[in-house]
Amino acid sequence: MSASDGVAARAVDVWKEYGSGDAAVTALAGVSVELERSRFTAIMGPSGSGKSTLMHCLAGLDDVTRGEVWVGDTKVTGLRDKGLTELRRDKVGFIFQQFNLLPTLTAEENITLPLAIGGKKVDQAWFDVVVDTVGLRDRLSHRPTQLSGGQQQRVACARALVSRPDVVFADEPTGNLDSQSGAEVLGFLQRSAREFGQTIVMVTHDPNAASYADRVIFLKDGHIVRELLSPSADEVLETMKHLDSVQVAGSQVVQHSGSSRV
Ligand SMILES: Nc1ncnc2c1ncn2[C@@H]1O[C@H](COP(=O)(O)OP(=O)(O)OP(=O)(O)O)[C@@H](O)[C@H]1O
Repeated sequence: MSASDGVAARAVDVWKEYGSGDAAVTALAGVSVELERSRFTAIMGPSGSGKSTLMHCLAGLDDVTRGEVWVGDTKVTGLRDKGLTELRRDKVGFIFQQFNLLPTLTAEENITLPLAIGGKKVDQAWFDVVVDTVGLRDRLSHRPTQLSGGQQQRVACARALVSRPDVVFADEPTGNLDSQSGAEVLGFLQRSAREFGQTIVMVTHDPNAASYADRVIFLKDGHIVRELLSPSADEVLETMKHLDSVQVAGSQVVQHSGSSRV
């Protein structure tokens, strides 16, 4: 089995358990999802519902207890260290809440670092498109400390996109930004999916941030329980409220998963 052309990443009945015995936690309880190419997908859900775990498993940053993960045509589950290193370097891009730029490098050097590490040439035309789209042309020789938080995150966005990965994973990318800078970063992520065909997967707590996505997946207790297409922020908020209030339905799902592992 491999990912089909239209699917950038896929989880197939993924289970993730942390710890063992009485301390065991089921973070993901049989999650199956296909992330279509060129789409911007947001993952939402209450605290502890498994959002980060799902993203980390999809990105090959964490192993799964059971099930399969694919990125493009690469089966991530079962890869050894060398394969995982290549996957993270060549097939996926990351945007973190804390930017994670190297302080001694300029913006330009930070953006091209993944290519340099992989021994790859910079595609100058694509580099120019990315840099102009994020509006960093006149900041390329600046170091991170000389940039605002919003500018630093835009450098991180450009770094994630410059190698044209199969998927860009963004973990609360606007969590440290003011609303104006956050809107710029979200607008950029949206355009990179629509105009450049980049697949984006973003974990967020913020209904407004999720409303920039083409698709919002809602997790609860390690299950995907709802999904919305191109929702408004209000619709996302309403759905989140509903998730809180449907404890009975939620516990039924949890009971089902619990019975197979506890
Ligand atoms: N390394 C770990 N060891 C043990 N339990 C863990 C570990 N990482 C996550 N968990 C547990 O797995 C469950 C899902 O955690 P996860 O971080 O994926 O949730 P989340 O939805 O991203 O939460 P948040 O919104 O608070 O970041 C939680 O119960 C959490 O306590």
